Amino acid sequence: MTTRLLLASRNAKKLVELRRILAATSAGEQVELIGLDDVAEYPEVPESGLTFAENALIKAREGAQQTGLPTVADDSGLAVDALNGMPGVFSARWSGRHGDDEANLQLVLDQIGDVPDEHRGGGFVCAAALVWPDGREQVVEARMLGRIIRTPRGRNGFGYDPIFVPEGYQQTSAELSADAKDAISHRGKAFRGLADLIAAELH
Ligand SMILES: O=P(O)(O)OP(=O)(O)OP(=O)(O)OC[C@H]1O[C@@H](n2cnc3c(O)ncnc32)[C@H](O)[C@@H]1O
Ligand SMILES: [Mg+2]
Repeated sequence: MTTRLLLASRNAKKLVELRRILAATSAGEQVELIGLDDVAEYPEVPESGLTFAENALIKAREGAQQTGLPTVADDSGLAVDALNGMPGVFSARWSGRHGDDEANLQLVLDQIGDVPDEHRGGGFVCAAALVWPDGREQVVEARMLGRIIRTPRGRNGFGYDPIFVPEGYQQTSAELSADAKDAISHRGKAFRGLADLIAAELH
C-alpha cells in the first residue's frame, strides 16, 4: 500500500527534479508523489525565514496542515562567497521579480563582474523538510560546491545553473544531463537523505 506524499513546491522545474530524485530512491516504491496541482489550492506562504531550513519547514508545515498529508518541501538557493553568501534565501527573487531566472543570474554576474577567477567560489544549498501529519518534522541539508563563471552556458536545469560549474567539472550544471546533475546536486543529496528517513518510517 503506497502513501501519498505531497511535494509542496510551486516551481515546476524543481518539481520535475524532486519527482525524479525521490522516484529513484527506496522511498520511491512506497510513496505516491503528488504536487500542489493535485490538492485543493491553498495560498502560498511567505518564506519569512532567514535560513533555508526555516523556509523549507514553513512550506512543509503549511502543506501538511492544509492537506493532512505527509509533506516535503525544498528551500534552496545559490550562496556566492564574494556576495557574503547571497543571494541565499533570496535567490528566487534576487532581481526583485520572483522566478525571473535570467534577471536573477544576470544581476549576480553584474555584481561580481570585477571579482577575479580565484575568488568566484560558491555553492548551491538545499534544505529538504518533511512534516508528518502528526507534527513530527525532519530536515536534511546538503550543498553542491563550485564556482560562478562569467558567461551563462547550457539549457538544462533551471535558475542559476547556467553560471555555475560544480567542483571537479568543466560543464555548468545547466550543461549536465538530468541524471548527472541529480547525482551531485544539493537537491539530490538532501532528498536522498530524507528518502532514507521516509523509507524507515513506511517500511
Ligand atoms: O519555494 P518553491 O515553491 O519551492 O519554489 P521557488 O522557485 O520559490 O524555490 P526557492 O524559494 O527554494 O528558491 C530557489 C531558487 O534558488 C535557485 N535554485 C535552487 N536550486 C537550484 C538549482 O538546482 N539550480 C539552479 N538554481 C537553483 C533558483 O533561482 C530558485 O528560484
Ligand atoms: Mg520559494
